[in-house]
Amino acid sequence: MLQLIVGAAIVRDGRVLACARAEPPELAGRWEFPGGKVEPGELEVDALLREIDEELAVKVEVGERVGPDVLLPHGKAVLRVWLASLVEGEPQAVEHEELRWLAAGELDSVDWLPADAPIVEALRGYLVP
Ligand SMILES: Nc1nc2c([nH]c(=O)n2[C@H]2C[C@H](O)[C@@H](COP(=O)(O)OP(=O)(O)OP(=O)(O)O)O2)c(=O)[nH]1
Repeated sequence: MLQLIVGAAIVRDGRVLACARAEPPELAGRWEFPGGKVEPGELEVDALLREIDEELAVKVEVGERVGPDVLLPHGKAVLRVWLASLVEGEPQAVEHEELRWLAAGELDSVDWLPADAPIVEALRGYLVP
């Protein structure tokens, strides 16, 4: 069975929130969309809201899907990302090394996890230049 990893592309004022992983060591410093694994019996969007609360201490409203489902390099999980907007709180790096708000022209300034590339491309049109 494929594990589903859900992520949120949180956009505010035309910039997306990118998060640098703090762990594990082999992924530390690589950038991602906040989110994580859907637990057994959990609905996808519920998992996303839970992970966002745990990782950033904020509440978001989940919008449309962005980008394709991406099979992770090890072939055992799929990454699925939604657009989201903040409804409560200011994101805190509870579990991440660093947070940054990126405009379209800044997307390439961080080292995204490889699986994120097609999703990052699909996001460009939603962001300010
Ligand atoms: N959250 C997130 N994970 C990503 C992205 N791109 C990507 O390849 N991944 C990978 C990294 C990890 O191998 C996996 C997510 O696992 P995770 O460790 O964040 O999941 P989790 O929060 O549920 O953590 P755990 O319970 O396993 O500790 O997906 C992304 O944009 N966001």
